[in-house]
Amino acid sequence: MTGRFITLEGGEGVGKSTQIRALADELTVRGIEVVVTREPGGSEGAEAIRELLLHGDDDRWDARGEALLFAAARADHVARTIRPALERGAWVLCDRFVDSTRAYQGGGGGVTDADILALHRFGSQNLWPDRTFLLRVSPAEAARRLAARDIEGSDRMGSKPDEYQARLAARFDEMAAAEPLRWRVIDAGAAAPVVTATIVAELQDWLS
Ligand SMILES: Nc1ncnc2c1ncn2[C@@H]1O[C@H](COP(=O)(O)OP(=O)(O)OP(=O)(O)O)[C@@H](O)[C@H]1O
Ligand SMILES: Cc1cn([C@H]2C[C@H](O)[C@@H](COP(=O)(O)O)O2)c(=O)[nH]c1=O
Repeated sequence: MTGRFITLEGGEGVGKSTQIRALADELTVRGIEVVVTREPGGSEGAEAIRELLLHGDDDRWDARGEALLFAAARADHVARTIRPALERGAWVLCDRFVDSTRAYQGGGGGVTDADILALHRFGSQNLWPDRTFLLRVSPAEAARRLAARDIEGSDRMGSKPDEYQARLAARFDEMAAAEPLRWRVIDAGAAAPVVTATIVAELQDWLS
């Protein structure tokens, strides 16, 4: 595969979608074919599973059920959207990927990393991002941004309790520290264009 697979990770409201859009613009003006996608979703089947995951009562699924559904959605997304794009040389920018399952259903929900990785090997044939950006902001800043954005309330996954959010944030930090060649930790508390410039600087090795 000749393209590049880049993922953005982090908690709710840290600015992943905002940065993916800005990064896509930055890469497009450099003549790169960019595919912007997201999880859960990014293919017809995966978008249908997204509906199951994000709507309904808090206890609609337990963490194991969620892990299976996210893995099934990802299998379809990888097979139908991500791999074909990478094979034709596009850069794929994905809003969340398997590291979100490791943080949310793993760190937050208690599913073991070994089980999540086994599902990933089977479902997505062990496809891993080439680079992953962890966007970090303080919980207070994330809460401010979400309050401004989600005036009508959050979805099922966004309504998890604070201690769940704290466990998943710790898990993201742990994963980034364990694999520094793949991860880049970004201070996303600055103004959006400053954050975009930081991310682009972290891609210079592929751009020059
Ligand atoms: N650097 C920034 N400074 C201030 N506000 C920001 C910044 N980046 C994004 N925002 C705003 O914060 C809100 C959340 O941003 P965004 O939707 O991009 O986050 P996200 O990480 O994709 O969230 P989620 O995981 O919940 O989908 C939006 O209203 C967005 O306009
Ligand atoms: C991929 C993935 C996502 N989640 C959670 C994280 C968020 O709460 C939602 C997705 O909503 P977004 O506004 O589109 O970011 O789903 C998860 O728990 N596990 C995963 O693998």
